[in-house]
Amino acid sequence: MSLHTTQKLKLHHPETFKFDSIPDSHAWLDLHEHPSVESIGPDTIPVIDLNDPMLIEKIGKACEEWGVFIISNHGIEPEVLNRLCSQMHRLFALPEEVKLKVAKAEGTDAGYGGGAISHLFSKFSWSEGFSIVGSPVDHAQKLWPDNYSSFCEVIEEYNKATKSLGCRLIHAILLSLGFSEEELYQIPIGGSSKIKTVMNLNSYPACSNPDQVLGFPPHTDSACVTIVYQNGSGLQVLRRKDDIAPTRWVIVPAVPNTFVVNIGDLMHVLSNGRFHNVVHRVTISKTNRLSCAYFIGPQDDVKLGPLSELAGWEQSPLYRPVKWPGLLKIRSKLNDKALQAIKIDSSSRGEGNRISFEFYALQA
Ligand SMILES: O=C(O)CCC(=O)C(=O)O
Ligand SMILES: [Fe+2]
Repeated sequence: MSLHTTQKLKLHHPETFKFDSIPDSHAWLDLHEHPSVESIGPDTIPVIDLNDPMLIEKIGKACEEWGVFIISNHGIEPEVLNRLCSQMHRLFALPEEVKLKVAKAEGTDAGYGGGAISHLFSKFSWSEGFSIVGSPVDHAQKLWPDNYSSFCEVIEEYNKATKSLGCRLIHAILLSLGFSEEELYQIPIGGSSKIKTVMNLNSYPACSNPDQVLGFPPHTDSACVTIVYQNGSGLQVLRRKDDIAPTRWVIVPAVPNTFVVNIGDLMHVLSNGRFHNVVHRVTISKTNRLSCAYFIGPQDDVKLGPLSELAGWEQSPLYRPVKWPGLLKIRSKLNDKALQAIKIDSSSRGEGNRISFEFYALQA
């Protein structure tokens, strides 16, 4: 594999994960700027049982206060999760030259490579990823010409179950914003027909110096919600300085048969800033970790803006409507400043506003 290919995809040289000492290209600075703390006491990440009679209230509160929560009783069989996990092991264990046959092509979302914003960071992440949009069959055939159906079957099964779980979650989230059951279907993502999903399979190889590397640098997700399956801990969410403590990373516990739900940028926009698009990162340990991040957002041609008018909220809209691909384009240039670019800030005549108009034109 040429250096050019690896740099472009933010992939690794095959030997990288075996280094005894971490090369500069992978050693992150500021990793320990804020402490990592357990999810306990006032820093306990909400765990929500989907059969809880108080579900709507609990989800609304968790979206506002945390932007992340753990769900139990979600209805997806452990057996499906086990099969998903073994297919992920099978995928990432393939030789590098085989995985590169399905490397993400320029301008496409599906395939093997780094995360969508990995090129914005100066350092490499200690991870590999494989993104699935729609059917994985073309890629699976290239990876396993004679035996691709077991991979496709489990991906399809997981996709179906997780999409329907995602629709349930989005309904609960919209109900918590005060919409009625009937009103849900007027909202572009209220019905399953306008929804688009992207599945990211992630592998975080074991590292002998885990304190120097990062699996995923700090970021927010662009989607409305992300449903994360993880087979071990590593995910951390940022809690900013408050009455309890200075800024810290809260470790998301790996509870068997649960999922982690992250609120993304588009849900923050939709809720007119009420729901928190949580900043998160992935740390590395001495054992391999797998995760599957399932992103749910609107189809590419759907514009999403604050629902304030529909809901009759008193607060005027804080953001201009945006399409998912438009937001991704802005994020690929501005990273964590992307939402400022679509912010409506009539009082400001400063720098921020100039960026706004420039990037709004780019994605509109
Ligand atoms: O591996 C994880 O737990 C989360 C990955 C993630 O944040 C992402 O794919 O956006
Ligand atoms: Fe993420």
